[in-house]
Amino acid sequence: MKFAMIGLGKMGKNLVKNAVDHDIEVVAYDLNRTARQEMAAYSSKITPVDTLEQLLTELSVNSELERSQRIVWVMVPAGTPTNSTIATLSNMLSAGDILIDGGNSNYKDNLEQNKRLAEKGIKFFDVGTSGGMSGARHGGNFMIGGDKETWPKIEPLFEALAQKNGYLYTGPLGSGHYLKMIHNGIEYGMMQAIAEGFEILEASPYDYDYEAVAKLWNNGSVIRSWLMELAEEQFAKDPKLDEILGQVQASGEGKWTVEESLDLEVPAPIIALSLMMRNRSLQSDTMTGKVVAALRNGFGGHDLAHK
Ligand SMILES: O=C(CO)[C@H](O)[C@H](O)COP(=O)(O)O
Repeated sequence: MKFAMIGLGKMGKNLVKNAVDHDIEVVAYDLNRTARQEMAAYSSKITPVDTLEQLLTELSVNSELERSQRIVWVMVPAGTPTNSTIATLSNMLSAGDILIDGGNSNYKDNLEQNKRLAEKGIKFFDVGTSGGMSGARHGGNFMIGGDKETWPKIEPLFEALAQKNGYLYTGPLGSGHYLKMIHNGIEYGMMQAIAEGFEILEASPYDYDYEAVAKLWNNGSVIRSWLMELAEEQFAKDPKLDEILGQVQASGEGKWTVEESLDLEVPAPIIALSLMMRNRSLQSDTMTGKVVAALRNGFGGHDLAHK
């Protein structure tokens, strides 16, 4: 199997390495030359290319797939970079080609983009990707929306890249990123709850060792989780998180989840308040903010602000 990856950043490069470890050939493109070179050095199964034109040509070489079934995965930052890449590709791909948006796009953008892509017969999949960089490298988690008839053609790719039971065909286009949006809303709420617990501990009359507490909770407790493991790691590095500011940016997905809950008139107070607490964190430094910042940094995003 062979596919092209556009975007060799934190997620893209790890997905590429994961793919070649599963004997999948990858044509790799990034605007950054060093990123392309790093990929070329990793494996002979990776063909780095300098342009999108070259990418499409290479994809057709020695591929067991017909030219009309090229698979192109876009893994660049959500928003303008993804949207403009998809707009460019919509003029370059042909009927039958498969285009995957694996970033954190708004599902509404994908529905809009699909109008043009579907007209041209390009099969578009919106894929929510979770599990952070370690998941991308060693077994990720994928929520996949798109054309049901085309899905079996790309299922082997996701079977290879995902951890066991770590991928799901979720339905028509839009359903992948919709599900990821809700996943990320839940993620906001879970991180906030963990952080608030530590803030109460910090104000308590007891002098807890937070690394030890997180470790304890990771061993058999109801709240054991990857997020709690990240808390344990972060407290191991900085026992009271004194070295960082409790400021947490947001990429938009929490906001979209809250907007969706408002549109559907479904109460989602925890997620809504978690989003607002992130906004508040940018205004003042708190223990809660420090914990969420440390946790969020632990799975690959938003650089820590240091004092
Ligand atoms: O998809 C993710 C993990 O599941 C990303 O971390 C996503 O960016 C989360 O949003 P934010 O950056 O606002 O925390």
